[in-house]
Amino acid sequence: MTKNFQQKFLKKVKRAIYDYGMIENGDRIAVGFSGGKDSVTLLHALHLLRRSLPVKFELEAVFIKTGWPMDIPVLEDFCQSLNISFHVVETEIAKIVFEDREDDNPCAICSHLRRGALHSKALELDCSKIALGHHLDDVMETFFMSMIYTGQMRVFSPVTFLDRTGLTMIRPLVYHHVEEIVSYVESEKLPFIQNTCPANGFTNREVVKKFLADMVKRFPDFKARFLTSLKTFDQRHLWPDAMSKCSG
Ligand SMILES: Nc1ncnc2c1ncn2[C@@H]1O[C@H](COP(=O)(O)OP(=O)(O)OP(=O)(O)O)[C@@H](O)[C@H]1O
Repeated sequence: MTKNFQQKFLKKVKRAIYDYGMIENGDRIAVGFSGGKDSVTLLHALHLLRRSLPVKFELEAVFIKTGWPMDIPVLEDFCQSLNISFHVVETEIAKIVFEDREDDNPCAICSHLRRGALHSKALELDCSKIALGHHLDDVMETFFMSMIYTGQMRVFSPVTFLDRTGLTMIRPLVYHHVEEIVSYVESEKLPFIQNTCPANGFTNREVVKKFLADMVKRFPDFKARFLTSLKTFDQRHLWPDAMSKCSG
């Protein structure tokens, strides 16, 4: 049962990797490793896929320390058990976000600073790719947050090339529902740490999470249909550019 689930899970990761050409022979990949369920799953899955994918690639785990208390030795031991180097980047992100700036949108600044630190470390480690643990629920949340809070229809892509750094971001878990990730963590008995940020659970994202949970209750195929609609999206079914740009 566990083996079957693992095979099924990895097959879906492989499909995302193939569909979007995420990994090439000789890649050195920095895995954004926050120690949460998503990135622990990502690191474990990529580690296992090194045996079955026809391409050879190397993994480096990078943990950006934001300043909240975290059980780092648990993460270090996990990486050691997989024989993957574990890198800790010290930052003052928590202090900048909550003490110095006291901004209305701490999550956006925190995310921006974490991303910057991750990119710099990846370049220092001579990696050309960064793998992130975003899954389908993250895709949907981001899509609706963008629409609801900024009036834009946009979402991150499974693969993004960044001109300024030459780095490519890959998201091999984009086909997975969060429930599949939770089951994977349980069945593989993976260690993970809790997010100790004080804003966790009180963000705009939580509002959208609740909205999506309600939609899934009413329409059980909602996530699968959303994914299909993203993959088969046809620009012609949206409105053409209006002559004037003011909203209705
Ligand atoms: N502190 C960090 N250090 C390294 N990578 C990070 C860090 N925070 C986030 N990431 C990367 O960015 C991805 C998305 O970040 P997000 O803040 O949405 O995390 P999350 O959904 O809570 O995921 P996780 O369960 O992995 O913590 C993570 O899966 C991870 O790959």
